[in-house]
Amino acid sequence: MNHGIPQCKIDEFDRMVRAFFDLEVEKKLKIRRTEGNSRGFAHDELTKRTPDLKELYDYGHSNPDDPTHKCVDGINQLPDEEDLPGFCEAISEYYAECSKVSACLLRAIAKSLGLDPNAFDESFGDTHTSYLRLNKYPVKEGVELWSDNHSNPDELSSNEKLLGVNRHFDAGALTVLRQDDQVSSLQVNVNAHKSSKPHWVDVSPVKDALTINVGDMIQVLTNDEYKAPEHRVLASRNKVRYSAPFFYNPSFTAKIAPQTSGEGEMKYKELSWLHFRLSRFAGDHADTGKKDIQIADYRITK
Ligand SMILES: O=C(O)CCC(=O)C(=O)O
Ligand SMILES: [Fe+2]
Repeated sequence: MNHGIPQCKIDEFDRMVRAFFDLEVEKKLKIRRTEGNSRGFAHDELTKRTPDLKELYDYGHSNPDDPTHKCVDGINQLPDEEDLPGFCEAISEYYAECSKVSACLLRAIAKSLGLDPNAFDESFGDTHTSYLRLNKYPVKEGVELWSDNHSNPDELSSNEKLLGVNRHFDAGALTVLRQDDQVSSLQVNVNAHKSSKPHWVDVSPVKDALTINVGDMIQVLTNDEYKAPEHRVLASRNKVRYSAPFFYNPSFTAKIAPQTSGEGEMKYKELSWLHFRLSRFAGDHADTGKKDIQIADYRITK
């Protein structure tokens, strides 16, 4: 609510998201993501090495002068303008609006901790490496799709693995999520930071509101004052669901370390966002059997 994004831009964006997924599959496959380019269309995404039941399209930051960005993120791939007139304009405008909302939230978070509102700016600024993802969760009928309260995703049977998106923490700083207000299937594990077993609670959409999620980088920057929630998406059972998370990410030169106003002890060692992103990205695209990198790997233990 009160996010400041003009309703006409949201309406046009929503229309384009649906029109994009309605394109013939050949047109979407022409702009498919590849191992060397993480931008574009995919229907074979893995989260925690399990297949997600969805189609997606990723569109990200562009900084053609930065060679690092090219090798990490690839290049945006857009459908032909004749196939989808107005798509590029609608998503780039919505992307810019989400960047503004995120920068504003970041300042508010810094302020809430007694820090200078611009305390986190140097890790983001104009070279933030954010991206916008469009999701379509198709209807999956006829199977018992999930069961609750597993502590270890590897214990799930193959049917139970049929989630829209498996349990995870968002790796970046903030996620600005546009949810379909007709379908509720996003869930948060309210016990993620306790030792008790998972307890999944619905994060139901609220009309005209954006859902804001804190990611791992904010958890580190705020020295655990803000904790990233673990979440997942159930497969859609009755109705197709669309969603669009905008992932607000630091710049690739950013070194992320706790920023505290007082004498408090630092709970994390400094980490490189570029290194973290590269490691996570490798995990989402390959089934190597190696454990994903986590911020817990940077936690300072006594
Ligand atoms: O579709 C959603 O509501 C959220 C998706 C999500 O958590 C993600 O892509 O990281
Ligand atoms: Fe997420």
